[in-house]
Amino acid sequence: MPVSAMTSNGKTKPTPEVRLAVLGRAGVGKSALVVRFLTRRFIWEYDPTLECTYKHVATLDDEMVTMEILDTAGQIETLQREGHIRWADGFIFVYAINDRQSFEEIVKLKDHLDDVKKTNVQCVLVGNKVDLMRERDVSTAEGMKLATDMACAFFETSVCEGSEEIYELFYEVAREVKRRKLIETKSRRRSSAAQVKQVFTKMFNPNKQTNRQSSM
Ligand SMILES: Nc1nc2c(ncn2[C@@H]2O[C@H](COP(=O)(O)OP(=O)(O)OP(=O)(O)O)[C@@H](O)[C@H]2O)c(=O)[nH]1
Repeated sequence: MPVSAMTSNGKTKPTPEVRLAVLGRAGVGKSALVVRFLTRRFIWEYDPTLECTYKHVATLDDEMVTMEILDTAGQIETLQREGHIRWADGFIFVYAINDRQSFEEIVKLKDHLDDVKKTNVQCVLVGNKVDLMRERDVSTAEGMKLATDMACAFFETSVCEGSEEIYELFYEVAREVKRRKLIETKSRRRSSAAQVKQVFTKMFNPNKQTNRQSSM
C-alpha cells in the first residue's frame, strides 16, 4: 500500500516512490550493505540464494520518500536480471576491493543495463570491504576512473565497520532518481498543456491556419 504524507492544507498525498536495485557479483556484500542501511546492524552471514525487496520510508530534502530496495542474488539468469533492470529506477553497483573479478563484472552489468534501459539511468558505484586493505586488488583510482566512465558517484565502504558512506550512497541515488522523475513529470505536464492549447485554438479559431495560408 502506498505511504501517504499530510500536506499543509490537510490533504494526504502519496509519497514519491524510488525503486533501487543492488547489483553485483556474489559475495561482494550486497545483502550486508542493504541490511546495514536499513537496520544499522551488520550480520555476517546471509542466504546467498535469497532475493529480497525492502520498503523504507526516508526523509530526503524535507520530503518523505518511499524507497523500495531490491537486494538481488549475485548468480541469476540473464532474463531474471533484465526483469530487475526494468523494475528499478536507480542502481547501486557493488564490487569488493579484494575481488578483481567483481570489479570487472561491473562493466558488463552496466553494458547490460544500458542495452535494456536505452536511456540514462541514475546509479552509484560502490567498492566494498575496505577493511580488508591488505587484500586490496582494486585501487581507489581504478574505482574512481570507472565511476567517471559510468558518469556516477563513487563510494568506498566497509559494511562491517559501518562507514557513513553507506547511508550517503543510498540517499545520493534516491535523490537523483527523484530529481529525474520531477523533470519527467514537468515535461509531461508541459506537453499535455500544449496539446490542450492546440485543441482549443482549433476549436475557437478554425480559420486561423487557412487565413495564414491565404495571406502568403
Ligand atoms: N570483511 C568484510 N566482509 C564483508 C563486508 N561486507 C560483507 N562482508 C561479508 O561478505 C560475505 C558476503 O556478504 P553478502 O552480503 O552475503 O554478499 P552478497 O553480495 O549479498 O552475496 P550474494 O547474495 O551471494 O549475491 C559475508 O560473509 C559478509 O559477512 C565488509 O565490508 N567487510
